[in-house]
Amino acid sequence: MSDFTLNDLADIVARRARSGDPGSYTAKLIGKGIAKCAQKLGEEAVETAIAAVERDRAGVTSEAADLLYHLCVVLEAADVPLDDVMAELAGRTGQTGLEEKAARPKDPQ
Ligand SMILES: N=c1c2ncn([C@@H]3O[C@H](COP(=O)(O)OP(=O)(O)OP(=O)(O)O)[C@@H](O)[C@H]3O)c2ncn1[C@@H]1O[C@H](COP(=O)(O)O)[C@@H](O)[C@H]1O
Repeated sequence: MSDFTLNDLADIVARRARSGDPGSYTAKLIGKGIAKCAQKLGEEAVETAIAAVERDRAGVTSEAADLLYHLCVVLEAADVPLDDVMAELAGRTGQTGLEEKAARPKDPQ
């Protein structure tokens, strides 16, 4: 089992985003703004979903890695710490997914 965590990746992304290194893909992408970062996240999500439907295990592995990386980039661009997301998830562990859904604020119609 790999001991590399999502926290490690988020730390790398945060460091590279602020590096100003012209050789950094992360710094370049963040420099293009949050809309571009979000577009990449959406693309990787769709590519992961397609690989899953095609039962392409290697594809899912590779696309899910791209997806998690691009999620870290969007969290960085949105100034939302990964810790906050994990705390949100931790707070949901005492209830089922359907209970959590029922407890969400309703959208105004
Ligand atoms: N995990 C990743 C990672 N996963 C995916 N990618 C990049 O995300 C891009 C995926 O987008 P596409 O497949 O659409 O490729 P593309 O056509 O080149 O993308 P665009 O030109 O449209 O942006 C590729 O360029 C990948 O290299 C990543 N880039 C960086 N990392 C991590 O971030 C670290 C720092 O990277 P730099 O910021 O480049 O130093 C690396 O050491 C890795 O740990």
